[in-house]
Amino acid sequence: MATSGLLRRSVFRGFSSLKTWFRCSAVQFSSAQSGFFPPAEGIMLPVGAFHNRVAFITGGGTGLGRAMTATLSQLGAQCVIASRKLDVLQQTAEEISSQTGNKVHVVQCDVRDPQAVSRCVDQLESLTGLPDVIINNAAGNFVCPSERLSPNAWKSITDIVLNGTAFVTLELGKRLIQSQKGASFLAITTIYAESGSGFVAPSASAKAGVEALYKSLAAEWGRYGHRFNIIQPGPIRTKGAFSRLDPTGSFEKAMIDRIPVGRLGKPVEIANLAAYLSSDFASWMSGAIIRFDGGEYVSMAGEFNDLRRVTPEQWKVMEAMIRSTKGS
Ligand SMILES: CC/C=C\C/C=C\C/C=C\C/C=C\C=C\C(=O)SCCNC(=O)CCNC(=O)[C@H](O)C(C)(C)COP(=O)(O)OP(=O)(O)OC[C@H]1O[C@@H](n2cnc3c(N)ncnc32)[C@H](O)[C@@H]1OP(=O)(O)O
Ligand SMILES: NC(=O)C1=CN([C@@H]2O[C@H](COP(=O)(O)OP(=O)(O)OC[C@H]3O[C@@H](n4cnc5c(N)ncnc54)[C@H](OP(=O)(O)O)[C@@H]3O)[C@@H](O)[C@H]2O)C=CC1
Repeated sequence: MATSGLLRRSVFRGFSSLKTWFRCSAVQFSSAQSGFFPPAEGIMLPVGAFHNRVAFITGGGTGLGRAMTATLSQLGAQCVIASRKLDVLQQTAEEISSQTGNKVHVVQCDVRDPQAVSRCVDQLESLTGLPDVIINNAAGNFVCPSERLSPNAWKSITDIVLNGTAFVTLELGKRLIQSQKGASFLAITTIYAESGSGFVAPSASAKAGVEALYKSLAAEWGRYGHRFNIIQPGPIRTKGAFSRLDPTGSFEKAMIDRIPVGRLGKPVEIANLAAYLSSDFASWMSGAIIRFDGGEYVSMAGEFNDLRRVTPEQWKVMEAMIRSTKGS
């Protein structure tokens, strides 16, 4: 009796301090973990893996698209990058070509306009012939409470992300089918394509649509030699994404704290994965959705994951409390 009373008292004291601790604590549990997971900055595939291959990358002038273009070019591909800003494309193309010795072509194109996409593919065909690799990476996004979205704000994002991807994929797909040429298609979506997310509803809806399109075509167009895969990146610092999704910079720390790997991704890391998925080494891979996020998605999903904050001392108290319920 005396022992059980003591235990209850000590458990109670522990429990109150635990509650206080949970209320007050802002302890980081992940940033120190990044030391376990240093990014490998080199190129993964063997040199020449894309020799004699043509890769078409939308949004290839900036951010992740630029990193994917640089990696494919380094691996021997002739790349063609397309987006709205010709000057940005030209500068990227010159910089990458001068580093890799492989030509990077540019084509100005607004993917929201199906006629522009058709003209872009005409130009692509005359520059390099039809591509072996297509990466649908172009996107638009900004954080905004949904009640503040105008119809045109909704349309602007969904037109770039879903319609743009569909126009590029259908235009190239039809021409590839006509010329009986196989190809690898890759789309860059996001982890919240699966869960949905407040404050980015147009992007979430459009990215979910892209995933449905790619899964559908993976089933339908295998017979034409086409593979379709998807990467869902977690946060990777780019000017385009961070300036529109964390304009004040105040959310970044909280975001890193919930990533089990303890850091943001690096552009070269997604570039290596994209190169692998687009290469012959992945020729048995189609209809796959690869979540690439340092564990962020599962970390946000599990309702008990906050218990990572509980110290070994606090576990002793909690365990004693749980065990004391035996028979009750
Ligand atoms: C808690 C989170 C913490 C941290 C986040 C940090 C990191 C990221 C982590 C994860 C990222 C996950 C997913 C990322 C997905 C991405 O896609 S990131 C890539 C982002 N890159 C881009 O968006 C580049 C291209 N974007 C653009 O060109 C523009 O931003 C555009 C608005 C999308 C399109 O430009 P355009 O010139 O065509 O359009 P506008 O005419 O300017 O606007 C069209 C209508 O939209 C309305 N609008 C524009 N901006 C806003 C805004 N900020 N809020 C509300 N409404 C907006 C604009 O008013 C127009 O509507 P209208 O006035 O009715 O005509
Ligand atoms: N960085 C991150 O943390 C994450 C990124 N992603 C995804 O990764 C991809 C790359 O994003 P990121 O590199 O970060 O951002 P960027 O803003 O750098 O890239 C977006 C690209 O899309 C192009 N683009 C936008 N609108 C159009 C249009 N109408 N027609 C043609 N091209 C267009 C832009 O070029 P231009 O302005 O010249 O048209 C730009 O090069 C996107 O699909 C994004 O959704 C997903 C999850 C996380």
